[in-house]
Amino acid sequence: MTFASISLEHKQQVLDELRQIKQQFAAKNWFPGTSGNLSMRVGDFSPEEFHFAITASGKDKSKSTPEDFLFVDKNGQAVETTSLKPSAETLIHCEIYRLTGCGAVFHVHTVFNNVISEWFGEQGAVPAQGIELIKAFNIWEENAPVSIPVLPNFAHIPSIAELVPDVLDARIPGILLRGHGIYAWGQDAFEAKKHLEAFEFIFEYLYHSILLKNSVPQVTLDGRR
Ligand SMILES: CSC[C@@H](O)[C@@H](O)C(=O)COP(=O)(O)O
Ligand SMILES: [Zn+2]
Repeated sequence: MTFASISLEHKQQVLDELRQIKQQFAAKNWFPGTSGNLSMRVGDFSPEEFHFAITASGKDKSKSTPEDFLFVDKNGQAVETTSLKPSAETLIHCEIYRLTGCGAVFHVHTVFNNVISEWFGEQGAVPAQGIELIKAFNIWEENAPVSIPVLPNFAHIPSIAELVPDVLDARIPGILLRGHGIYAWGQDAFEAKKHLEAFEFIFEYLYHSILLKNSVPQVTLDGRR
């Protein structure tokens, strides 16, 4: 499906939805210091050809302007004449779309996702179990263990994108970059937002739980320390 054959109405709907999500995430302070990027696919998907709208690079994402988004192709190249630059991390979005065929990819930097990615960075994955929000990933087994991949945060983005196929787990719609932030995705914006919120809940839970375990003396069943 060529970009030109996608209806203007559909493109406008996607931009409106992205703008709304951007405002909602900004209200949570999820774009500190211009960080973060959001994208949504337009038109049909095939690994050989797809297009998506993505945030322009370096903008204050808590503001809404007519120059917040542009459309790119599967290689992250702008498909319309524009002075806007796509997000510096567009290639990671490209790789996630190519491998999953998903409909939306959201990336945010939070203190919790940064601290947790660093804590588990060396082991390459964040283990989580026994947290109800794991069900937001459509994992319904009793007490299911999950493992959220963590990639190194190379300055050279293509080197990060190259590693995505090695760690992508079809059951887990997210990847952490160590000391950087999370990429979460879903079949549409609703699902990508649900997944992102679940990841952030899990990271906040783990942060507090690790802190508690390391600070409170363990009490035995008979009350002795
Ligand atoms: C200014 S800190 C954040 C950036 O280095 C980057 O990680 C980021 O998420 C935003 O980059 P952007 O090019 O605006 O999409
Ligand atoms: Zn980033």
